[in-house]
Amino acid sequence: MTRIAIVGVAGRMGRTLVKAVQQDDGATLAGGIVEPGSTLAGADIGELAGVGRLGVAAVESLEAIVDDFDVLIDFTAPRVTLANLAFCAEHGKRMVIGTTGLADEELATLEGYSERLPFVFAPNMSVGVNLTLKLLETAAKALGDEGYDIEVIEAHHRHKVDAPSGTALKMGEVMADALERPLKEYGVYERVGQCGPRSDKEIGFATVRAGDIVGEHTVMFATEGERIEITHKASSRMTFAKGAVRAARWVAGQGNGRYAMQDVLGLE
Ligand SMILES: NC(=O)C1=CN([C@@H]2O[C@H](COP(=O)(O)OP(=O)(O)OC[C@H]3O[C@@H](n4cnc5c(N)ncnc54)[C@H](OP(=O)(O)O)[C@@H]3O)[C@@H](O)[C@H]2O)C=CC1
Ligand SMILES: O=C(O)C1=N[C@H](C(=O)O)C[C@H](O)C1
Repeated sequence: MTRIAIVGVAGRMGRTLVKAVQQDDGATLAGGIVEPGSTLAGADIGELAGVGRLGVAAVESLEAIVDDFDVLIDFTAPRVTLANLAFCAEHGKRMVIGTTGLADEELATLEGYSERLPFVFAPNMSVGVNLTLKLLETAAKALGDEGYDIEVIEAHHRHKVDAPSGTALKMGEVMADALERPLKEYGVYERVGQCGPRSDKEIGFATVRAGDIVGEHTVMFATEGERIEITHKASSRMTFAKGAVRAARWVAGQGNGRYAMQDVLGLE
């Protein structure tokens, strides 16, 4: 049985993760952490998630439950995730990280933990998106140098704080690698005013934020006379949460290293 703690347990993903762990026969809920000072400290995490009382109270620090869990699932914010990595490395824990929006320096810091603990880091834990990444690699190799323009369009709920989404950036990265076009050079994130015509090799990103959209990503390959669109639409956060629990069970048996969902799912 993998003992899982969830940080950010009162958040949108945190509450969904409680349900997903509850439904998994190979995992048990060992704790939930809320932001220090939160009025929800002490609340039952099952009640927070709407699945009824579980007898596990939300705590304000990892120290409070350090002996109770094996794997920490973290869908919070970059600075919180990095602090949790330091704690988990020090205390022999493992992590599954879904947090997006890390800046380059934060990604470098995260990478530095690869030799200190086993962790899975993925901007999207759904099976569908991770399969889509493979389809995009194939499509980019076939079409990218044949005159097809590549555009990534993503849509999310009005509360999302980072843009483009981590998934959109990952999709861009996969295609950029396949085409040997570094995103730093070829990624275009904004077009406004007299921005001029599109260049042949750029990879464009467009962002929509509205209402309660769970997460939608379309990659368009467009040329004179036709266009191909590859779309993934998440209609429930449970798809991410189930992936995260699967990753937690998987990483419990791994040695130190940074892993992707492709490793968990055997898609590499
Ligand atoms: N990889 C994937 O598959 C997915 C990734 N995500 C990513 O997950 C992240 C969270 O998304 P979402 O759940 O929608 O966001 P929410 O804002 O709903 O949840 C984040 C939670 O973290 C809590 N938090 C903040 N600081 C701390 C702290 N120091 N200790 C404990 N908890 C803390 C917040 O508490 P408070 O509200 O009190 O500040 C909040 O409850 C985002 O980066 C998002 O992009 C989302 C879905 C899928
Ligand atoms: O914030 C969200 O909600 C989501 N974030 C992830 C991202 O940035 O790609 C994954 C998913 O699309 C939902």
